[in-house]
Amino acid sequence: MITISDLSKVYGQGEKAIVALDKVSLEVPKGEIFGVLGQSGAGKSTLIRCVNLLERPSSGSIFVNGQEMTTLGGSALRQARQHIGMIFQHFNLLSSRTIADNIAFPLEVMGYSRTACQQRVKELLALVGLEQRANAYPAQLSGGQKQRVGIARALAGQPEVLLSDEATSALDPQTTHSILELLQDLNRRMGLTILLITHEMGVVKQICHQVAILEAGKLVEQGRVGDLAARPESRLAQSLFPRPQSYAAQPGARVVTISFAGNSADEPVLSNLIRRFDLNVNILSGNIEKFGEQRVGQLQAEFVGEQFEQAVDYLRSLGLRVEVNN
Ligand SMILES: Nc1ncnc2c1ncn2[C@@H]1O[C@H](COP(=O)(O)OP(=O)(O)OP(=O)(O)O)[C@@H](O)[C@H]1O
Repeated sequence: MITISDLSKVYGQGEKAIVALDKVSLEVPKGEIFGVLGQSGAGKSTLIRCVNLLERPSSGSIFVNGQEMTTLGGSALRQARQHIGMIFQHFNLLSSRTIADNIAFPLEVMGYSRTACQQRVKELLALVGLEQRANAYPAQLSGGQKQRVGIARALAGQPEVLLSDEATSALDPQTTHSILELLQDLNRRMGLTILLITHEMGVVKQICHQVAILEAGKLVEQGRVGDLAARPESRLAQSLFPRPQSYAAQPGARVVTISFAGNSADEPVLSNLIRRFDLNVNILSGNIEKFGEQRVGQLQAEFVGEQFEQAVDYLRSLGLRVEVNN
């Protein structure tokens, strides 16, 4: 649905040039939620704004639904943008217009008749659960409600793709959760493809099927969220499952990190281990995360016992990944 190839963006020239994106390539399949995760200054906003050409790339190509965006200009670009909705961190609502009129705005631009516009606005208000607030002004709404208006406005022209530029960064955790639920619901019910940028791991955990990590303008990792989480060496796993920086191992103890994925997270692995291999186990850290139906976890523990090697072999025979750390 979205294919980005070798996308680069340089701001400024000569000594003052800033490389915001450096040969970024990624593919967002139709109907998926794809998150781009990165710290401040990594290039996330630049990336998402290049997709609908709010920012012109320096080089590279961007296909959205088969159309090469970078070749477009004028009315062809305006038309292409009607198939790409966008929501923003600070909502970007028109303060002098009511909620209904904010949502109607893109429809007016698209040339909808007054009646067709009113009908569509009603549907959109229902879609985001704001039927009762049609005549309110943005200043009378909470942040979460404002973002619902932003989503309704973005979906007015029935786009196949929604771009989300840090849409929950200005919201409290509970409101963030409900907005992400709404996005997930729209993705499931309407097959909406969503490309979102965020600096929050929680957003990726809650709704993304795939994730790419952007660091200083370069994509340093990408894949399915559950798969990356199950690979202890991935950046995603390291940030999901932080390990203690240092540990004073007991005399004779071996420190191991066990990664669980899929069904193995449901097995009573530790009690089997203790019983079958007569081990003493001292847990140092542990966490299990859920991605859709898949559970992924990491446990770090000290093992003390004569049958340490056999115990590690047993764990590996179950398909678990085991690292021995000392
Ligand atoms: N219009 C611009 N002119 C010059 N430099 C810019 C411009 N926009 C962004 N940059 C620079 O490009 C780099 C990437 O910025 P960008 O805003 O894309 O990052 P980001 O990951 O979205 O960060 P944040 O979350 O802080 O917005 C930064 O070094 C930034 O200073």
